[in-house]
Amino acid sequence: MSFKLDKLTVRHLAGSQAAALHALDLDVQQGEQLALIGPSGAGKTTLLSTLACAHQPAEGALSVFGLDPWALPQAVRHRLRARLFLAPQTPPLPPRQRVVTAVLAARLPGWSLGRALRSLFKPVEPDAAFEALRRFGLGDKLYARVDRLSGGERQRCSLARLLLSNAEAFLVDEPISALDPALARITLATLQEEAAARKATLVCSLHQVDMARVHFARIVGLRDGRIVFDLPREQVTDAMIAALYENERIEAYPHPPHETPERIAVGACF
Ligand SMILES: Nc1ncnc2c1ncn2[C@@H]1O[C@H](COP(=O)(O)OP(=O)(O)OP(=O)(O)O)[C@@H](O)[C@H]1O
Repeated sequence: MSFKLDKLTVRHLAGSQAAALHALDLDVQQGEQLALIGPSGAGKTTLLSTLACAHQPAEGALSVFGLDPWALPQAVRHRLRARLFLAPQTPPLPPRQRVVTAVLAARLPGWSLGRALRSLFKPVEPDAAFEALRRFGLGDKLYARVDRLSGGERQRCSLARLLLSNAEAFLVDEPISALDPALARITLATLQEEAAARKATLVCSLHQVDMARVHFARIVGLRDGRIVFDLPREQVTDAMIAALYENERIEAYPHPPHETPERIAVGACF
């Protein structure tokens, strides 16, 4: 079993302290691949970062590879995290770095300090970085600077890191949000092939519901921090999807809640 959640509630420290996830129950077997879908703010990112042990739950039980991450000493939890790869929606890549160096950073946990320092000056495994980038259609960017990549290229650069990691579970947040349809298909296929080849678990949040239903056998629908359904794709109906996204609309606030129209009228921002 990769992940077991039992009545798991998660709150963000900043903001309203309202629960972002409410009493979730979820089992994910090792090697399983599932898509997380749901409207903006549903809690997909929070769930992924909780599974990655980046976010401590407020209540309930979390088991990752059979261990309770938050009952472990920090160093052991750190080793547990190294078995997980979280690919965030906006990857935090060092801007002035070359792509090859950024991708090879995935190897750092397995390298000695000397090898890591050497690689900063002359990348030690450029062929491995090239191969990972090539699988995401980025072979020509090996020596490009990270801050000269487009949004979609940065996303794929971050996923190329995933290929070089030794992770046993991939937690991927909206990996195709900046990609055209053809690249989106290649990207999902590459992630799924890699997960299947190393029997790694893949949990992937997606806004593209159609892609989720085509590519993933299990679909988990989240809304307002709760699991609305967790079903094999054949059992997910269009009506369920419509209900999941129902009433998604922009709230019509006439002015910020802390400002009166009178104050705004006299230029309150000064
Ligand atoms: N750092 C934070 N501090 C306070 N509240 C947060 C924080 N991050 C997220 N939230 C809140 O937690 C809830 C869930 O947000 P989350 O980012 O997990 O949703 P999501 O489904 O990933 O949304 P999206 O599809 O827009 O990325 C939202 O109400 C959001 O406002």
